[in-house]
Amino acid sequence: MRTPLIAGNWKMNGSLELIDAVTEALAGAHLDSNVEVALIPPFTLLMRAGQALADSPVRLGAQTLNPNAPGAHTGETSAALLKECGVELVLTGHSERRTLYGEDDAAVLARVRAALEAGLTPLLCIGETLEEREDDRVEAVVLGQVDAVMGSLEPAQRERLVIAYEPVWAIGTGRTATPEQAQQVHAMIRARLAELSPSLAEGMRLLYGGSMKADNAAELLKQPDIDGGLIGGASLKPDDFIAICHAAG
Ligand SMILES: O=C[C@H](O)COP(=O)(O)O
Repeated sequence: MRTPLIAGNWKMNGSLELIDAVTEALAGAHLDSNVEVALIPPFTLLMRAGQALADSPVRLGAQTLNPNAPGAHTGETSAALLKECGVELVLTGHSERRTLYGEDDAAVLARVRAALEAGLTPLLCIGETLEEREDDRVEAVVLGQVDAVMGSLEPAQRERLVIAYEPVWAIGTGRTATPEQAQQVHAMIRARLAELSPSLAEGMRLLYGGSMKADNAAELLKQPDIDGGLIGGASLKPDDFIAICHAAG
């Protein structure tokens, strides 16, 4: 039985005021104890969020990390620095990092490894663009992204990841994948993981991301291979985010 995970990725949004509002709303929300919830705000809000969530089951995540050892990397943030804020998970391979900041599969793998070495949970994001979908390349692209990371890790390391399938054409567009489209790709990813190890496939949480909202979450989360959501825009609205958390229960 996989515990659903609902993670709110604020991207480059939010404020101290919103962290206070969301953490307070989550504390009073009577969240289902069988659903794991995580907040992933920008770096500048992590310390405040970590303090507010110290006694809460809600986990704290970071949007990226620099995989190098501490040292002369102006402007960058290491796993060790993130951990001091209470961070437990870290996004790797988000499509915005891949496309806007040039992170290729090797860069994603380096970040996954750094997260694992630091004891953080890497949340590996994968997904195809609209052009790739229209060219009938979903399988090649998505499984290629899975293989680029999973194929390079030791079996025990693989089990520590969470994967988020985020079709790029659905991110921030209001155009959600249908539950059937999402389920089809999730099943394909799980089948690939099963080739590595049936127990890995059985235990791995596969989240869906891309315009998941309060009004479409239940249908998506009902699919047998969808184990939660990576939520962007809707995670900035406390009531909507909490409604999605409830939908996963
Ligand atoms: O990390 C979150 C995803 O990119 C989804 O964003 P969205 O819910 O705004 O489409």
